[in-house]
Amino acid sequence: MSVELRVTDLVTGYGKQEIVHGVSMSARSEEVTCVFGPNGSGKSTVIKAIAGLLPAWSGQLHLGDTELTGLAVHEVVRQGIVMMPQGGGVFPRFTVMENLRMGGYSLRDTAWVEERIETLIDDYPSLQRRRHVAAGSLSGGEQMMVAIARALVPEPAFVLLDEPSAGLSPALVGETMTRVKGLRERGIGVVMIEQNIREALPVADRLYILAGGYRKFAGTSADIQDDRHLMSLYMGGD
Ligand SMILES: Nc1ncnc2c1ncn2[C@@H]1O[C@H](COP(=O)(O)OP(=O)(O)OP(=O)(O)O)[C@@H](O)[C@H]1O
Repeated sequence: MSVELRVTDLVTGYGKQEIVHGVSMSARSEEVTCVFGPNGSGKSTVIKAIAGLLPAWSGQLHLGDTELTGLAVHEVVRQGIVMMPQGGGVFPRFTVMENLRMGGYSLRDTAWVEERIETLIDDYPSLQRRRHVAAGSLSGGEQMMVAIARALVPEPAFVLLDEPSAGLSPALVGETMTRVKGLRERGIGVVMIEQNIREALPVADRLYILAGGYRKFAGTSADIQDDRHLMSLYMGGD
């Protein structure tokens, strides 16, 4: 059954500085929702608020009928939402297996976590072979796979990906987008921030463009007329 993740009139920021000025958006499981926008437009700030890393100053967050506003990170994870930070957030000195186990830190059933990891790692033959190797010795692409697999350990309904293709070679950007489509095929909702619009647009079921902490566009890739139209939206035009 499809579930909606809803952000309504979100206002948040850091310290006293308001960064996101009343943004609303909606994502569904079994869909990829992309968030585009120039550097500093508030994209990461919005998904940090969804993940419980930042408080909502006003507005609401819902997963289906469940209100997420005010929940701590581990409670948001229990509700089925996990975030993969920019750069993946892999611990370089820890082995692949140790990194994957961290994905289950908020779950009490360690036997279930081990079983889950074994199921997940089957999808990643190169990680399977290097499960006891320090994650820092893997290639950038493999580290991204560790980060994605780790996010999947708690069987989330939604994953929030902050620029999964950042720093990867063009070939690996394509592979990352294939993985993202794979998540959608498993029924997982993906909310993805991307700078790599050309690669991400074909994967996006819905898209939002933020500029200066405001939502400037909400629609689908079919609503984008051409590159010029996209660029004017991207630069914050109305
Ligand atoms: N921890 C922080 N403390 C104070 N200000 C911050 C913090 N993190 C981000 N900001 C500021 O908030 C604004 C929005 O940042 P945010 O990371 O949400 O942008 P973004 O759209 O994700 O851009 P980027 O693609 O550069 O990550 C920026 O002006 C940034 O300097």
